[in-house]
This record gives sequence, C-alpha cells and structure tokens, in this order.
Amino acid sequence: MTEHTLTVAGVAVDTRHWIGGERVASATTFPDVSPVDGATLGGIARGTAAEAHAAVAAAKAAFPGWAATPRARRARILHAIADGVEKRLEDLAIVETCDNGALLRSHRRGVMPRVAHNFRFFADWLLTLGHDDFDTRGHINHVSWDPAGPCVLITPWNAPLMLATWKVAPALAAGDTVVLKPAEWSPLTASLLADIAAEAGLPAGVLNVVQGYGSEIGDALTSHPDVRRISFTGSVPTARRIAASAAANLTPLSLELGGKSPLLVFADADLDLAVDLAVEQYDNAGQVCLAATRILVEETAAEEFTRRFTEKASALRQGDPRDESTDIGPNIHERQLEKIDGFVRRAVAAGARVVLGGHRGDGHYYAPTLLTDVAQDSEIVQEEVFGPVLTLQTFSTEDEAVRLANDTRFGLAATLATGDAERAARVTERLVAGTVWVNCFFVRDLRAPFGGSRHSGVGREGGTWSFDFYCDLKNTVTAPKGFNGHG
Ligand SMILES: NC(=O)C1=CN([C@@H]2O[C@H](COP(=O)(O)OP(=O)(O)OC[C@H]3O[C@@H](n4cnc5c(N)ncnc54)[C@H](O)[C@@H]3O)[C@@H](O)[C@H]2O)C=CC1
Ligand SMILES: O=C(O)/C=C/C=C(\O)C(=O)O
Repeated sequence: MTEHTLTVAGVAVDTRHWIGGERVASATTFPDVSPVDGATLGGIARGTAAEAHAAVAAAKAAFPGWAATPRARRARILHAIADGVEKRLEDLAIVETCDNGALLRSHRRGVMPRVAHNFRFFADWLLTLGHDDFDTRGHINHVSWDPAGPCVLITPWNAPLMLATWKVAPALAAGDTVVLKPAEWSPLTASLLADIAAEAGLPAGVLNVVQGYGSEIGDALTSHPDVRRISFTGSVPTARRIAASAAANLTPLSLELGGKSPLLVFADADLDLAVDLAVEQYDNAGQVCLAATRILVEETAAEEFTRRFTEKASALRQGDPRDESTDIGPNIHERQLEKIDGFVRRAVAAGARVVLGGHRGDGHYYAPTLLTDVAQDSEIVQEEVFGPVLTLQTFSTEDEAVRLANDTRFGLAATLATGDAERAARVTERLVAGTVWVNCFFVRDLRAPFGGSRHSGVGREGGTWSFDFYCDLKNTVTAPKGFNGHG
C-alpha cells in the first residue's frame, strides 16, 4: 500500500496512471465520489497534457513489437487477461458498484463475466479473419487485417469496464496499442484492468491508462498526430468536440452515442410481456444508452398497460446497490441528478402529467418516473435524460407508431411488443435503429453489429465490424505462376 492506493470494500486500487508499464503520478488529484452514499473514495491522478502525451508515446513505442507478435500469441495473452478478470471477478464487481452505483448482483452475474467474454471473443474472432481468399481470372486476392497503430479509447461511466473492454479487447487483438481514458466519475476498474493485463503478460506500453477530466486531457489525446484510431462512447456534444479535434489529423473515429429509443406496444401484444419490457428500462437507474425511454402504446391498450405498468414499477425496490434485493440503485453524480430533475421539472411545467415518481429521493437516488401528456416536439421526448425517466404516448395506427418512433435525431435501438409476426417485420423495416428487439430486450451477442444511426453514432462495434475499425485492411493480388504480365 502506498499513498497512491485507495481501498474500496477491502480491495486496493492504484490511483495513478499506468504508462509504459509503470505507475505515474500527477501533481494533483481529483476526488472520486461513490454514488452509493456520497463518500469520497479517494483522490485520483488528475492527468495533464504531459501525461496524455507520455501515454501516446508509450503506445507508439510499444506498437512495432506488439503488431509483430503472432496472432496466436496475442490471442493467448487476451485469454490470460480474461482468466485474470474471472479470478478477480468479486473485486471488480464490488469496486465497480461502489464507484458507479450499478447493482452488485448485475456486476457479479452479468457484467463482469461479459468483460471476460469480451477478451475471449475478440481473441478468437481475430483468428477467423483473412482466410477467405478469392480468385480474379487466376489471380489470388488475399485480404490482410494489419494493425493500425496507437488507439485512444475514451469511455463513459454507466458501464465502465464493460464498455471499455468492448474497445480494448478488439484493439489489442488487432495488434494495436491502447491509451484508455476512463470517465472521471468511475475511474477505478480501468486501473485494476491495467494490473490484470500486466499480470497476464501484456508487454509494457501496449495498454496505457490515463486518468483525469476529459475537458483537461481529452484534446491532448484526440489531437495527437501519432494516434491512428479514436473510439468514443458518450454524449453527442463531447463527440462533436472529439471529431473536431481529430479532424486535423483525419484520425478515423468510432462513435457510440446516446439514444431516445422507442418501445412500441401494439394492442395484439402479450401485455404482461410488454409491461415487463417497459419496467426493464429502469435498469441501471436508466443510465443505459439503449434504454427504450419512449413508450408508445396503441390507444386501445393504453389504459390497461398503464395500470399494469404502474403496479409493477411501484413494486421495484430502490436502495443500496450492494444489496441483493435492490432493483434500482443510485444515479452516478449530483450533477447528473440535477440534470435529470431539471428535465422532469421542465416537462411538468410544459404540461406533462406525472403518473409515477417525478422527484428525487434521498442522496443520489431518483424515483422511477413515468410521464404522460407529453408533446412529440417537447424536450422530454426529444432529448436523452439518462436517468429513470420514461414517457408514455399513444398511437392509433401503425403508420403513426412508426412516425413517432422515428421522430427524434437519434437511431440507436427500438423494441416492439406485438403478437403479429408480419406486423413486426413490416414495422422493423421502417424503423431507423441500429438494433431492433422484437418481444425481447437487451439480448446481446458480440457477433452482431452494435451502434446507431443519425446522432446515435458513427460506425459499428462487434465481430468483424470492430476489426474493420481497428485494422488497416490491405488487399494483395498475386498473379498465377508463369503469368506474363498480360491479364
Ligand atoms: N453510453 C452513452 O451513451 C453515454 C451517454 N451519456 C450522455 O451524456 C450526458 C452527459 O454525461 P457526461 O459524463 O458529461 O458525458 P461525456 O460524453 O462528456 O463523457 C464521456 C467521456 O468523455 C470524456 N470527455 C469529456 N470531454 C472530453 C473531451 N473534450 N475530449 C475527450 N474526451 C472527453 C469524459 O472524460 C468521459 O470519459 C449524459 O447525461 C448522457 O445523456 C453519458 C455517458 C454515456
Ligand atoms: O451492454 C451492452 O451490450 C451495451 C451497453 C451499452 C450501453 O449501456 C451504453 O453505451 O450506454
């Protein structure tokens, strides 16, 4: 233990950056506050441009060696990282819960196993690429998936390690080196990941972690000419700043942004299933980009749907996320709570009716909220709240349902509840969304493309799409033996 270590639920976490295989301190720190009880967990290294540049330099220096490491060896190291995640699953779960307030039971059973799976999946997927040569008049085309170089990966606080490893794992598998900048509201598990990766044998400089405020070090990372890829998950305004900063070097970007996704409930749906799907949108206290926060219900079913929804949602237990029986934990930060409450206050002032919740609880908690009588062009229908706040609107025809569903600037996901398969196919075809779930929600598979249309993002993550981004693709055309130059 050093002055640079903090302890969360008995787990020691280094608060410094991880650069070139060494712990590096900054002159100052920033406080990391737990949303569970508002306690300060400790001070985290407050990075500056100097540390950001040092991390990029370390990633640049490590790149040739890692890029030249045979794929099979890279894959073995990624599997060893997954082993390390599994070995430290309990530590990671409790630290993440104390740091960002999401449920401990979800971290234990869902999220952290997925973190390990992210490493295994991308390690194995890499080995499937580049085996599909094809012939052009006897000439063989071979596509190689070359490592691109140092990558800057900037990640959010709502699912810190899960979302970071969606980027870190394919980038490392591809042979790229990484500078990870976790969100300042949830910096801890990135530091543990650095420890785990080092123990797994990842060479120094291949993964670097820089802590700090995005507004202070973001630009130093995203405008750096040695950075070959930038991947970002977070808000639209920050994405705009990053895109502007990356433009100087034409650095390729992958952007996974917010959403304002619809849940369309048709009168022919299994109404209990539809209600379950709607209540699920309060998961992670509504801090999920995919959340279907706009419930659109066919008029004839609206009254009964609202009755059953209110009954079910009222029974949700809100409280300490470490408690197994808790359904909804706190929101991440005082600033986020003020933002959520501001959205609700303004909606009510504009005529919205509060069916459920509509107010803050003690500490960092916001009551699960349902608002009706909201206008399609109102702020509460158009803007991402990122809290446990849903709106309910009605429609009377399929055309109207599709029109309302598509009428925002986002296009991340959509969920349908209907008993009619033909209707599901018809409606799905007309929806603008990166993912559509029919009679289900949050069924995720890394082989599928993940991302959004319009302001929900640029590009897709998952399977081959991730490698498309993290690799420089090269097509080599080889002439047949004896070819005389006249094809
Ligand atoms: N997964 C998602 O879709 C997420 C969406 N959001 C949305 O964004 C809203 C605001 O949340 P914030 O924490 O302010 O999100 P944000 O988009 O500002 O933060 C995400 C990440 O970007 C970094 N960042 C901030 N400014 C930067 C800059 N100039 N250059 C490079 N990196 C920078 C942050 O340090 C953090 O790591 C939320 O209310 C929610 O609506 C936030 C987090 C995740
Ligand atoms: O867990 C997933 O598959 C996707 C999660 C994405 C978010 O929660 C997000 O980016 O907000």
